[in-house]
Amino acid sequence: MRIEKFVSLIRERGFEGALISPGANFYYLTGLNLHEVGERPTFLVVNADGNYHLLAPSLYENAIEDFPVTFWRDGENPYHKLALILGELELSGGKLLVEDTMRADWLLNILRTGNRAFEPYPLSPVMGELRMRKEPDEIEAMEQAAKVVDRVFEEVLSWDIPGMREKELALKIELRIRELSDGISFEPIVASGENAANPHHTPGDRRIRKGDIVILDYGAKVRGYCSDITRTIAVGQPDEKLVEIYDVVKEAQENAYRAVREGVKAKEVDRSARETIAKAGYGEYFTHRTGHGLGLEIHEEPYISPEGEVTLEDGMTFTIEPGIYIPGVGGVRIEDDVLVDRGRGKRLTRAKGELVVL
Ligand SMILES: CSCC[C@H](N)C(=O)N1CCC[C@H]1C(=O)O
Repeated sequence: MRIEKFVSLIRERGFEGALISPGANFYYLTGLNLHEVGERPTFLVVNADGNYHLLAPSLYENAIEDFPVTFWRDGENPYHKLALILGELELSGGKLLVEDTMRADWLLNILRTGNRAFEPYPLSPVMGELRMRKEPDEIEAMEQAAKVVDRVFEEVLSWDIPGMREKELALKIELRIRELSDGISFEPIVASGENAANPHHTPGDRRIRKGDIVILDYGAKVRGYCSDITRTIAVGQPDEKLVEIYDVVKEAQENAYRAVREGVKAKEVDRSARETIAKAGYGEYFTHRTGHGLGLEIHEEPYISPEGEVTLEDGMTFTIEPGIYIPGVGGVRIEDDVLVDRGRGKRLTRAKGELVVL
């Protein structure tokens, strides 16, 4: 079904076919979740006539059913087999969409094995168009993933956090997510004290102590679909400045959420958060985009950034996560997952957004 939609789109855009390696696009089109193919070349080949074929390592012989497939064994040259498949699907030349994240050695081997005649184009713009409008079963999985992170936040508030190392708290969060869902959508961020000034801080040995502000950013996966939440909490009464910053970020997040409407461009939502923060005098400390699309990948279209030209539609899902980061002091970020539903934004994550002081 999804392959058929994809085929119509590639035909409409004037491409002869596509060459897709494992990842979110591969899973979206095939429903096959091939665990850790690693360095073993694996490809889905699709042509504009609607024919498709898989080339996979023989390790997956018992995992792939009801799908046209050729297997190759360790020791064989998969690229010769791929050349035959490309020939059969009449894809030895012309404009071919190629998975953006395909390993460079795979692509070089394909081009070297007699397939120099095709012109490669990035797959992501075409797939992005399909994937950013979620179907009901995808939304349902995302709702479940959002419920998991809400629940984990509730539980975190009951843990004995003062004295814990950032990486201990991150591990506890990760374990709980794994217990409640199919896995984590990315490695949790726990950033305490002045480390909270780094939006992508790697949790380290710092012990969380009284007076700290702590950014918690984590996500769960359900049937491949991600959630992503950030809450900033305080351990003991934080500095007045941080409380002021918290209120500004909260207002920016709320304003951006209210700006979500069908027909509005993603950049308008970004502008709403950005202007709120700039008016409060913290514009230079909001150093990233307001949000990103969310689905099979943690970052995908539509990006909620100053350049976001995508016009929002029902079924689109993305984060709204403004932040203020002050070097040497700390930072605040508040993030929710949002669905465009019946023309308006609907929060999928619903954990308490007010500042919690433990
Ligand atoms: C994939 S790790 C980061 C997850 C986080 N929720 C996130 O997406 N961001 C944190 C800072 C901004 C934003 C980002 O665009 O990276």
